[in-house]
Amino acid sequence: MSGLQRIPWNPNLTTPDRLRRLVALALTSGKPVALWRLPGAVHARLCLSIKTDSAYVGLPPALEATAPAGFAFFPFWDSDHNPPLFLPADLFFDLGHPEEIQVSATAAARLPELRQRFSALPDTQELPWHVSQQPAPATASQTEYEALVAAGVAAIEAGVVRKVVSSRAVRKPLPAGFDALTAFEELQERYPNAFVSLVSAPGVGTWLGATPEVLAEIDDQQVFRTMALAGTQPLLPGMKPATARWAHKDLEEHAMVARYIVNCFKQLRLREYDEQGPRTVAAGQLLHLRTDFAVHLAQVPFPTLGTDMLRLLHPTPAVGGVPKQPALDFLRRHEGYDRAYYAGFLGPVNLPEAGVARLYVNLRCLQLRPQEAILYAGTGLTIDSEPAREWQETELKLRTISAILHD
Ligand SMILES: C=C(O[C@@H]1C=C(C(=O)O)C=C[C@H]1O)C(=O)O
Repeated sequence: MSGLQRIPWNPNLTTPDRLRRLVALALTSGKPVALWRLPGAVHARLCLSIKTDSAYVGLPPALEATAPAGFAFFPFWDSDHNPPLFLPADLFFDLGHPEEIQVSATAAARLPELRQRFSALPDTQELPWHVSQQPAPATASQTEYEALVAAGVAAIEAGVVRKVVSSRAVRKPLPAGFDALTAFEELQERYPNAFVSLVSAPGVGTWLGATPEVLAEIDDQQVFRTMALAGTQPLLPGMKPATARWAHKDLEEHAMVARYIVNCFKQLRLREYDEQGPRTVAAGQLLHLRTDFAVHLAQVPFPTLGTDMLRLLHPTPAVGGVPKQPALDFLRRHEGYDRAYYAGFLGPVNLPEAGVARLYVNLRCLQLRPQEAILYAGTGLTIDSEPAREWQETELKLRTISAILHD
């Protein structure tokens, strides 16, 4: 349910200045913000909430057209440390229509105060981004990560799991003069086909990312989509995705994700899905195998399919493992750090159009802290995994987001 009202908004500022000020309006009063750019889209969008308390929700969002409009930010494990968030859309700004903002009834009632605070904001470039209260996560050395991979392979050999996706965090100092909005801009330019996001919220911190993976989407034609994205190799100069060759290990790793998605449809007793793939797709300097799934919602008697699938899908074996619970137990026991919002999911729901939802897996991302960034990457392990290669794959995946940490 969008229910937003359009109002003209301060036309004598440039669009980037208007964006910076709207973000400042939220951050200076301790409120959350989400800024995102959809794959292939030209303009980014911004969501601000003024009722912060109602943003901390227990469940994944409902995706029906009648559900609240806002931005979901969900952790890998839902816990008190990393609360699931749904930012209600009190204020929506589309950078493609910079002359107006859209406001909820709550924000409309407070418009004079918001306008006044907006114009009283100092002209500062520094923004008070939210910082997570959690300690910085443990980071694994190459030896430690390779030991984790070896433990994963041993668990597969022992028949505890068939696939598990191990991951690690890396701490990198922020370059002098680093600015999150400029970094967001750069991510948009570098990765036109990614879902690019910058989310900052109390109790959550600030996260930047450019993910290639759709978790659950309902488009404006009422088509539900999800994808199996797994299997990775570097995109080398002169290489065409369509002619890429894949190792058995990648095909197997991918197939387990695709089978898992089919099983989710089966659990709901839905047979009428369309499956295309796998084909090779590029994501930054990487290639992945992707199978796309689609369901025409008008043609099936499942009005809550999006919501139901979202709840079954997360976390998929692209970031968790197969079977799900033993794989998650393995990660809890062996991974040795807190993934927080890495490999969780995020995206707009009913915002701005009611009935349209776009949720992505939070990959190729980093968490911003005052002096440093925490970067995250993982790799799917199968019985054929070699520890040194899996380390190398995390290094490659880290490059997507570390590209913005230059001087
Ligand atoms: C886990 C990540 O990526 C996932 C794992 C992949 C793999 O193991 O091949 C490929 C794409 C993603 O589904 C990551 O980017 O950190």
